[in-house]
Amino acid sequence: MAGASSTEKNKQVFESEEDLAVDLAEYVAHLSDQFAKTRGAFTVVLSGGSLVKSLRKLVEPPYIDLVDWSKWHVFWADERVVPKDHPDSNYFLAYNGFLSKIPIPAGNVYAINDALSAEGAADDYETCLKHLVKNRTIEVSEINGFPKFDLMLLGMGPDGHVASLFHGHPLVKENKKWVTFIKDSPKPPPERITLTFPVINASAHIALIVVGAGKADAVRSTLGSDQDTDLLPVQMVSPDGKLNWFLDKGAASKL
Ligand SMILES: O=C1O[C@H](COP(=O)(O)O)[C@@H](O)[C@H](O)[C@H]1O
Repeated sequence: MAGASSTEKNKQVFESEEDLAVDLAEYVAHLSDQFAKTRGAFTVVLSGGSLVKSLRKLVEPPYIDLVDWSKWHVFWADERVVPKDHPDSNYFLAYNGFLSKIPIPAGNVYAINDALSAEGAADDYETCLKHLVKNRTIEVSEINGFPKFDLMLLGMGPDGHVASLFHGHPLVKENKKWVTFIKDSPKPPPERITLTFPVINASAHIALIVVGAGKADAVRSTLGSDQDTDLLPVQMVSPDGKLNWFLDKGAASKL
């Protein structure tokens, strides 16, 4: 129950996914404007799955013309260890549904290296993030030194997983690495890399976008009044910055 009231304030329930997508575009565009003006860059972390579809209003007028895309730097919360043109690739999904439709400089899109093993790709991505922290493209948390992204757009699976952090898996407890890998993901494909919870929770803003009645149980476990002590990964999302929930009626149907 602790923290329920502050979460309550940041939870929006929309009649439809269409309404959610409209509001999400306004929210992202507003933050983009704010960060572009205050620090000349906007670091955005994408997830895979259904999230990308919910970003579709951003690539339509008025936002396509209003957003300063040159300030965007795009990252992934997680990626599957498959070639970039594979249907399971989160990059592939984001490219087709979003990135190919915006005038973002190609060098500002930080995809995972698909030529490497899971271990190698995780190390390589962490090295990339360290370089970008050093040159101040990515901010750093004053609290713990982890990279502090301006906005992290997280989806959630019906089982309550976020990024590639799954319930009961030891990776949810990783507290040193920035990026790690999994070779036994319960959801296929089995090999993935993922940001860790300290990085997720260092974010300045997190939006959790959850659509569909199939996710209502995990939403209830997180936002409902009878909280369990065996936390789902989504319940471990607790940023130093602001957390905003975007739910459709189905996802909120058990609250
Ligand atoms: O496997 C993954 O699943 C989650 C949730 O996907 P969704 O299709 O149920 O929204 C996603 O956020 C993550 O990035 C992805 O790799």
